[in-house]
Amino acid sequence: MSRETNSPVPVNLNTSMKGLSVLKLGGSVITDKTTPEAVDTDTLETVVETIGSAVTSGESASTTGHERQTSAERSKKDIGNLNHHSHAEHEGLIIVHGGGSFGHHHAERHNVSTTTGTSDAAAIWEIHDAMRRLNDTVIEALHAVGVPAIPVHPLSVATRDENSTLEIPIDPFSRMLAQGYVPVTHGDIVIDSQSGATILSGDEIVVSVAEGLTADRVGLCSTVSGVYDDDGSVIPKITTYESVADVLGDSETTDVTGGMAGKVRTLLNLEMPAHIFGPTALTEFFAHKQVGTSIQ
Ligand SMILES: Nc1ncnc2c1ncn2[C@@H]1O[C@H](COP(=O)(O)OP(=O)(O)OP(=O)(O)O)[C@@H](O)[C@H]1O
Ligand SMILES: C=C(C)CCOP(=O)(O)O
Repeated sequence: MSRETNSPVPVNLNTSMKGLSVLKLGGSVITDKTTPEAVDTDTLETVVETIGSAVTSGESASTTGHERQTSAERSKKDIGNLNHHSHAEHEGLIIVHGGGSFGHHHAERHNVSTTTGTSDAAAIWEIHDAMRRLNDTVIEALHAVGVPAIPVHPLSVATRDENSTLEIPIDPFSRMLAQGYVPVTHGDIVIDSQSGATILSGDEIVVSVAEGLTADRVGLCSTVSGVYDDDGSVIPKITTYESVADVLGDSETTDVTGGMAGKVRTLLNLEMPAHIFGPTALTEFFAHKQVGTSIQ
């Protein structure tokens, strides 16, 4: 059932949070990657509940006893205060989600990857349309738990230049954040100056927006608890690709963006540390604990 907290409010992850969090929800988490276009409804609900609690909770360290509010009460109060807040604080949350069984199946069917492009408008539309529909589902799930989520569709705003470097405008994100919204963007297909249109991984978007907005923390929530070593233990910290190249593999399911190997390679480009962790560690991520594997 929908709560009444979808109006923009200054995002309050908890009082210890100062700065921006960029969180990627892996496509493997929110969809069943073995079946085309299958949302993993149970897991999606679980993770958005956790996000909803972190974003709308009044249970922060400075909130005591009678000051505590339900999400709906809080929403009403904040709606009333909107004009006053208008919104000096540049804190907040950006959510990026991956392709899962929506993007990757269509991309593979059309033989498109991050480097092999297509000039077929129908193929571009099919891939984008699948991602757009998955994004609709994520936004609706977030609204149901009171998160003021609004979409950013990369195909309409992002491109790759002659060197395949991603160009994505940061202003829409910062302005949405400034007004208290939670921008929700996604892996997509984008126009590529070299080769028609190519796949853009959500991981690449994470790096661009986290750097463009000097995010405080970056988290990638995947199905695994972190990057595993040969023995199946989570590697606490990765600082070079070479040190883990032997244990990094592709995704076990259809994935045109390189699975865990692609993820680690992309995240090593980040200036700030990123954490790869599983859905059960999401609450700890929001509580600023060390979770999963840190890529630094
Ligand atoms: N050393 C490793 N440690 C952990 N997972 C690994 C490792 N090597 C390969 N993998 C695979 O990488 C997968 C995670 O990559 P994947 O691209 O599927 O993640 P995702 O971001 O959640 O999904 P999507 O790309 O659809 O957004 C794991 O499910 C696992 O199959
Ligand atoms: C396959 C498409 C369209 C997007 C891939 O994004 P990712 O799952 O974040 O790598």
